[in-house]
Amino acid sequence: MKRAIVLVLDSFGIGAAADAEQFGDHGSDTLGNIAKACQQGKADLVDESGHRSRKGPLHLPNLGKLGLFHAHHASTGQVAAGVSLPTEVIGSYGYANEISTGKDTPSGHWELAGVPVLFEWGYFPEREHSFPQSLVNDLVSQAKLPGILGNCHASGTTILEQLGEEHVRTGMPICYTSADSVFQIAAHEEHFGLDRLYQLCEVARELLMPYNIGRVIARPFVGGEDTGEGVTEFVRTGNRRDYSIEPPSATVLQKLVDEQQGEVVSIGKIADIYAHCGITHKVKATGMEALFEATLNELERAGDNTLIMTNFVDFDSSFGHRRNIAGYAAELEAFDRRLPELLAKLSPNDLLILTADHGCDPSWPGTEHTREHIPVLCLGARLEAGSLGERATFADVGQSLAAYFGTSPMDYGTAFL
Ligand SMILES: O=P(O)(O)O[C@H]1O[C@H](CO)[C@@H](O)[C@H]1O
Ligand SMILES: [Mn+2]
Ligand SMILES: [Mn+2]
Repeated sequence: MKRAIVLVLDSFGIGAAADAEQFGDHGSDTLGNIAKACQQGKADLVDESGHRSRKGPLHLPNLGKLGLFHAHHASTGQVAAGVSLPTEVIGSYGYANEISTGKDTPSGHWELAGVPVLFEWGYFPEREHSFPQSLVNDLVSQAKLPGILGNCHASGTTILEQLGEEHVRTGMPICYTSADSVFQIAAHEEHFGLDRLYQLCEVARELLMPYNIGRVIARPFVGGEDTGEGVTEFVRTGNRRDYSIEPPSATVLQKLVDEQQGEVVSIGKIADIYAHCGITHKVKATGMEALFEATLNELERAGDNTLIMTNFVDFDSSFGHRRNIAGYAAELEAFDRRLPELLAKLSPNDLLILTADHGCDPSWPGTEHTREHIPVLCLGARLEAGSLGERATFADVGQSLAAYFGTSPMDYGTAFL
């Protein structure tokens, strides 16, 4: 029986890539800089509910056993601060370079699935009125809007503080972008309406095709109610939806479905990222714990020729982009605590791959992703414990999956099994 489980810890980079300088990211290191802050006592967290309290050096014993810190050491030449390299490693570990032109989520995921993005995405310039006026005019008229707010580069939580109230008052959606190839639309779930936001995103998706924009993202939020004791904060909900263009050629997901009649189970935003291509079953879940739970459930019912792929988005969207080092550390530790449950469910022939799609160093200036190596931690399926070395492309993961499932080979990547 062949079953692969690919867990993408969104934004969990393990050291600046060789070309990081070109992205302004030389010196970034998501894992290393989190570990450093933890060791310096700068990432202690006391949560009122007690769920996410943490203190002192970064404690990831299970990821360590899979070879995370060895992979980070190989990537950076340094042992993560406050960590001693575990003597017992059960996983096959390495780190991979990205050959795609961008450091965004679709590029990272598609390359992981064997299809790097070698063309240039379209981007919007960082200035007032980032979007072309004709695009704004078309969106306003086709979606019958009173206008739009934002029209700039922004962090998605900051812009809610700035424009959330005006949005509720005027009914104008908040449109913003970033260093990624994205067009994001934030709107209040009740005042504007969730379905209406999704419809608006579909209109935008169509209009943005000539601009070569990778994703339109619906960013619904709630809040702003007057409770008598003050107005509640605006908070984003789990109803985010990504409208990606389709990958330029068949990913290993698609090949598994087409050539082997396999099953591809998407957990979290995986299906959205691959524009629903090569997905046979979708499971939505919000938050790391629920995503993990869903992964365990799907593994329980998975049969032969099944690929389960989960995206743990919160590392990126709740902590990396928010530059919340302590929160990121606590989330990693919580993830690590769940790992033994997953390992206990694996059969010897199953293949587990833990990896990431780009970095988002929470200690780095700004709020954008960082160009980093990603970890490739594997367990199971004919693999011996030990180093997989430096991998030239994330596509080595896709090529290895192709080899594992016996599909035709991918055009990029070298299999490590
Ligand atoms: O600041 P928020 O809205 O989280 O947006 C971030 O998330 C987007 C998609 O992952 C990135 O392009 C970045 O802009
Ligand atoms: Mn991502
Ligand atoms: Mn992101």
